[in-house]
Amino acid sequence: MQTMAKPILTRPSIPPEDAETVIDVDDVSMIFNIASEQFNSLKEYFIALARHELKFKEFRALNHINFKVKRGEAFGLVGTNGSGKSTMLKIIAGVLEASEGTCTVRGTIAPLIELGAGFDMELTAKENIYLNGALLGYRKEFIDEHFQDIVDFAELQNFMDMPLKNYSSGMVARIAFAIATITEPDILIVDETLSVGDFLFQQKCERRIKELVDSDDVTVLLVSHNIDQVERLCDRVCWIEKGQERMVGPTDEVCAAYKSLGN
Ligand SMILES: Nc1ncnc2c1ncn2[C@@H]1O[C@H](COP(=O)(O)OP(=O)(O)OP(=O)(O)O)[C@@H](O)[C@H]1O
Repeated sequence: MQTMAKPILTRPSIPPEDAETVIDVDDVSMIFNIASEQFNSLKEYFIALARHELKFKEFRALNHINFKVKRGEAFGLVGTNGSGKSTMLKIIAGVLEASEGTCTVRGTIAPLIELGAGFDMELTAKENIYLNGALLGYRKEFIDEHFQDIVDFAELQNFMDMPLKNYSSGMVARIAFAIATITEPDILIVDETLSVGDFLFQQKCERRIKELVDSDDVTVLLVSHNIDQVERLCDRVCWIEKGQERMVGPTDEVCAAYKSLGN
């Protein structure tokens, strides 16, 4: 029988004495350099660049964030638009490197960040399943073996030969979620991917996430503006607001505090 190929997206290991912690965010800050002046055209921009006249200012998207996530936990990140949630997920997934502090992750990661990343819109859905699977570290034989499961979960049997550019965002989300959860990754990262799926697919994904979390082996990191969904799925939550950590704790306490923002 074909042995299962594990995803290759691994990050440095946490020391053994900290065995139960799979994600350790330790005093993490993210500083982006953004242009401090506006240019009317690309030409003006390149002239300023060539003359070394570009001026940048620092923008702290995350400021001294600390939290730990345990194995088998479902952990949520909440915060208003532009608070730094996706930036935090990207640091955890290894897509971005923290400017300050350290982020240590134990295990394999299946990141569902930024829908469509890892897909080629010119290729068919079938070709994209192989492409995305390869990016997650799965061998072709492994995808062959699980191809039908992916198609069944996504419920897109009749659309496999259609180029992805003709898919709706919800259809792309179906394929992305089906591939990411084809096996049990150590850590499943779910950004706003689910929000574009219809309610039936969202329910199906929630059931799958619950199954994974109930297995006690899979850790789920969820970013969502759907607070009901966070309350249904997460054990603990971190609330980040304008790059600052406001609260980390049990879901009901953090979500109640976050919702009081609207009062
Ligand atoms: N590559 C980048 N360069 C400059 N600024 C960036 C970059 N990526 C993110 N930012 C800024 O960092 C801040 C946090 O963005 P981020 O996408 O992490 O927020 P978010 O909490 O996920 O927002 P939303 O809920 O709207 O998706 C924003 O002000 C954003 O403009």
